[in-house]
Amino acid sequence: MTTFQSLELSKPILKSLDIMGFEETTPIQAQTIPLGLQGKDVIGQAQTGTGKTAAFGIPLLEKIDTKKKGVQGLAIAPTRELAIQVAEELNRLGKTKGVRSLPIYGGSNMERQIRALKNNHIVVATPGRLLDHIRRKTIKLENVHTAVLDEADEMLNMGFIDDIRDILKALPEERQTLLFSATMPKEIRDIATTLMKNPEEVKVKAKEMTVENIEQYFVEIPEKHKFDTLTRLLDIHDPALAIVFGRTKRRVDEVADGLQARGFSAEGIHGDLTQGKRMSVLNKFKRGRIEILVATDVAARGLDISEVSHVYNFDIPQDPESYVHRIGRTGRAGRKGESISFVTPREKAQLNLIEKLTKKKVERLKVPSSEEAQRGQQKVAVDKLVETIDKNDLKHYKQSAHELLEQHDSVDLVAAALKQMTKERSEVPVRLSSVQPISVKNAQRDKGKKGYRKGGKRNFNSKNKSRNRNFNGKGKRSYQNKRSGSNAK
Ligand SMILES: Nc1ncnc2c1ncn2[C@@H]1O[C@H](COP(=O)(O)OP(=O)(O)OP(=O)(O)O)[C@@H](O)[C@H]1O
Ligand SMILES: [Mg+2]
Repeated sequence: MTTFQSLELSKPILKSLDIMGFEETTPIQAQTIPLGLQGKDVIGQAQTGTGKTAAFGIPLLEKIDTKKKGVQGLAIAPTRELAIQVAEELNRLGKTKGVRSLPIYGGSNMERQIRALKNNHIVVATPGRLLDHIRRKTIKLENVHTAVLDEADEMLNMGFIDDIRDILKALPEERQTLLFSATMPKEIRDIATTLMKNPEEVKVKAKEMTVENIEQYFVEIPEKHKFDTLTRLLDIHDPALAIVFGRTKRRVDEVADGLQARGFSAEGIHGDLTQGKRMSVLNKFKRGRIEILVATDVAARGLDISEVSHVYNFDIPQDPESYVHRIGRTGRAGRKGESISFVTPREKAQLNLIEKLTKKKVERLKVPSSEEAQRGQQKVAVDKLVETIDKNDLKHYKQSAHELLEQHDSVDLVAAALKQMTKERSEVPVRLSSVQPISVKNAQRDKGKKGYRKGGKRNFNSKNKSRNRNFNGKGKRSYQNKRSGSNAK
């Protein structure tokens, strides 16, 4: 166990860590913070949800001189929501020291960003908007001594590499560069090293690439049964919060509409929505006002929403790295999570590729019948009923209960209460547009053509007011904290 005290951090940073409730370092933090503090270039790879943000954030913040004005540190993230989330974490970590971090991203007011730039020490940006500022000369980067690429492999894939090169060219030669991600394909690592000076590579040794606390399952089903299977699984799992990943924007819209039609609290998020809409959907999800977020890969990377208990791959992802990031939206900071991937018979080879990358066998789950789904719903009601008895707050109901028992059979009464509490799911038929199955051959052909993903600039996270809900309200956040309840199958 390594404490933050033993890393020779400054008093204000230690104070912020204490306020945030961080007690011990995570392994990637223990291994990379000292290197970062020595000014070394670092490539850091560690599983999802293991605190990479603070691993690069702490050295970055330590190097900021708050007496100087202007931008001294730069972090780049692939999506808008992630840029916002990283800036928030940096603002929390840097609060006591007085370091201010500003997210800048497309879709928000350029003029306002330009004014705000003057009063911030660190900028967290998406590549496109940052390049806009560089080209219009509305950002001064000559005093930037530290650059971070969060989700480095994503940023260096074919879709972003030229932008990143252009951005790095606008920075002083003499700088420290930090690259972090949960995945780092060799081809990308080779590109990365050309942008860095003798980087130290830190790969947190783990048997598997995905975290152990995510139970990983797949169901094998024909395309046409996917939607009904999803709703059954949702009824059985009763997730606290769930993310359902779909392959395309249209697919996401259709699945979100279908879930709403069947009475689920769901909304979709993808790159075609306005920035305002994206933020509002994500914020509603974080506050638990919607329970199911249906998303494209725009939500696959970096997002940290602790209550996400289940991830469903409604469509198996095209590349295995994406699988690692998608399922990593659950099981964060030591909590438990579950992932369920839908695999059509022709997509089995794709699942094998994923298992090869992650070095982990994905367990088969039986496709649940509608009776099992109904029993699942009833179990949710039973659990609620038992929980209510445990709370021992029934004084005002007992008189009515006695009266009812005089007139009715006790089993009938309990059954009626359960029926009332069970969400009887409407069986509105939902038909989705057809899609091509993913085949390994297609996936590899696309990879050859366009790099790791279908090019495309994607953007995505914001204030997580509910993030401490699982920390006993005390604020001390032990990294090993396990989530409790709400995770039952
Ligand atoms: N030392 C720590 N102790 C307790 N909680 C921590 C610690 N470090 C980070 N956390 C919390 O763990 C969660 C996950 O951290 P973070 O988002 O940095 O993970 P990550 O490794 O970047 O994951 P991803 O690969 O998905 O981006 C956050 O809520 C963060 O505040
Ligand atoms: Mg991260």
